Amino acid sequence: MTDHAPLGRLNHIGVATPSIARSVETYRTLLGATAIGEPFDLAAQGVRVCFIDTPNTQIELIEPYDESSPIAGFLRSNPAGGQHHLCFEVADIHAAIADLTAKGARVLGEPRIGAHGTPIVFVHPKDMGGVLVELMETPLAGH
Ligand SMILES: CC[C@@H](C(=O)O)C(=O)SCCNC(=O)CCNC(=O)[C@H](O)C(C)(C)COP(=O)(O)OP(=O)(O)OC[C@H]1O[C@@H](n2cnc3c(N)ncnc32)[C@H](O)[C@@H]1OP(=O)(O)O
Ligand SMILES: [Co+2]
Repeated sequence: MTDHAPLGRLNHIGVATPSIARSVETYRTLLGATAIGEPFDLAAQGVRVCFIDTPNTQIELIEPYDESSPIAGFLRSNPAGGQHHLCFEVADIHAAIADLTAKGARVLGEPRIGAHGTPIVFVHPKDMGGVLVELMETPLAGH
């Protein structure tokens, strides 16, 4: 087992919502958000996504793409939506997966291409104190 820590910069906070349009309006009117991207579909991940930039990270609003979406399941338990995951950057996703697996954490499936166009993978919330964690490969993570 290695003691290599895969933790890098907080890239985004995932927020599940039944309506990206309504959430955008909430962030705009209550918090004054202005840097709001255009929503887009990521069918392979089962989500529709919209990024809101803040000075030090991004809010990732995620809506179910269809009923098989992991967000559809989350909304069944949390109909109003809510904080869904934290995403941390890692320099080498395969090294991070090997490290976490060796330490007994459940990594959910194989890396897939995420909303930023780089490989992502999720760590089970039951192994992360109740927080679903996404790891995102970013060559400059930690710099
Ligand atoms: C936009 C693309 C991409 C990016 O580039 O950023 C994304 O972010 S995609 C985001 C959506 N994708 C995913 O979430 C994929 C990973 N998620 C999963 O594989 C599943 O959702 C899950 C985490 C394994 C849960 O699925 P499942 O076990 O089927 O759900 P249950 O409802 O049965 O929950 C079991 C258990 O886990 C708790 N749980 C579920 N989701 C979360 C969560 N987001 N945060 C914290 N805890 C969560 C749930 O409460 C249950 O607990 P108990 O009731 O105590 O058993
Ligand atoms: Co995410």
